[in-house]
Amino acid sequence: MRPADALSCAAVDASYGPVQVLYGVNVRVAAGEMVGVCGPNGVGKTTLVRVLAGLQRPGAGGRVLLEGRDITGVPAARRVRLGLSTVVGQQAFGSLTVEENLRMYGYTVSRRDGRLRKAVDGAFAVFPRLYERRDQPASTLSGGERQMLVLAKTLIQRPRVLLIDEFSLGLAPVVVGGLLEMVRRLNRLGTALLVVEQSVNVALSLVDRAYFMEKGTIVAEHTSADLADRPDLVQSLMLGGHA
Ligand SMILES: Nc1ncnc2c1ncn2[C@@H]1O[C@H](COP(=O)(O)OP(=O)(O)OP(=O)(O)O)[C@@H](O)[C@H]1O
Repeated sequence: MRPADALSCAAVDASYGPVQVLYGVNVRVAAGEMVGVCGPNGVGKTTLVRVLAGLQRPGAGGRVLLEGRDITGVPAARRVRLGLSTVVGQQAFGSLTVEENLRMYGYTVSRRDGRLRKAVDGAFAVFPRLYERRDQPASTLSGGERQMLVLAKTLIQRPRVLLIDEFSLGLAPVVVGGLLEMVRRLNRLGTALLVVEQSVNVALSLVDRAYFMEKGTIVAEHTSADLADRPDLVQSLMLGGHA
């Protein structure tokens, strides 16, 4: 028997009030895999992340499974405890210092001071730049540094599955390159990833496989290797017109 996927969903519809924006979406992320969700603006990528994260209920019949367990009705906070974390934007508590942010996140893993210290030190070892800025309020970090802080928090939590929405938005390419290396590192430590990206180049440089969405449905699925020498296909998928 095939091992259970790290994360999957089936027949997911979603609506905002009377307006339906997802139609029968099925995606799967195998254990240890990095999967992208790409597509033009407004096709429903963020809404899919919200459903997977537990921030929005799918329509009747839609299912979300985490390591084979049905979590469709499980609230977002409990999903985090089950090993499913979400990174959206550059979230941090601005008035807290870098170290306070990390310690606060660490509390969700362990309240024992020794273990907490070890987890925070481990994150600082991976992100020396954050260590240099440990006493600085998070609100004063640059966009790239703030994204590092988000990844460092994730490193402390070590989720089995991580959802990332719009990781590269507003960041300089050189900064994005460094952060992608950190995401790969998280993946090598055993975290499976589902990454929503506006920048298809960023997505394909990271993921093993990508789904392409259009008007609330998945219209194509390709491995990054298959798309490596198909810029024409990538362009047409990102422009839409396949549904
Ligand atoms: N809170 C909301 N209330 C009403 N409609 C919404 C809401 N959030 C999103 N939508 C609509 O749902 C559709 C899908 O939005 P979604 O943010 O999921 O798309 P997206 O593919 O992530 O877009 P982008 O790449 O621009 O971020 C859009 O038409 C959007 O206007």
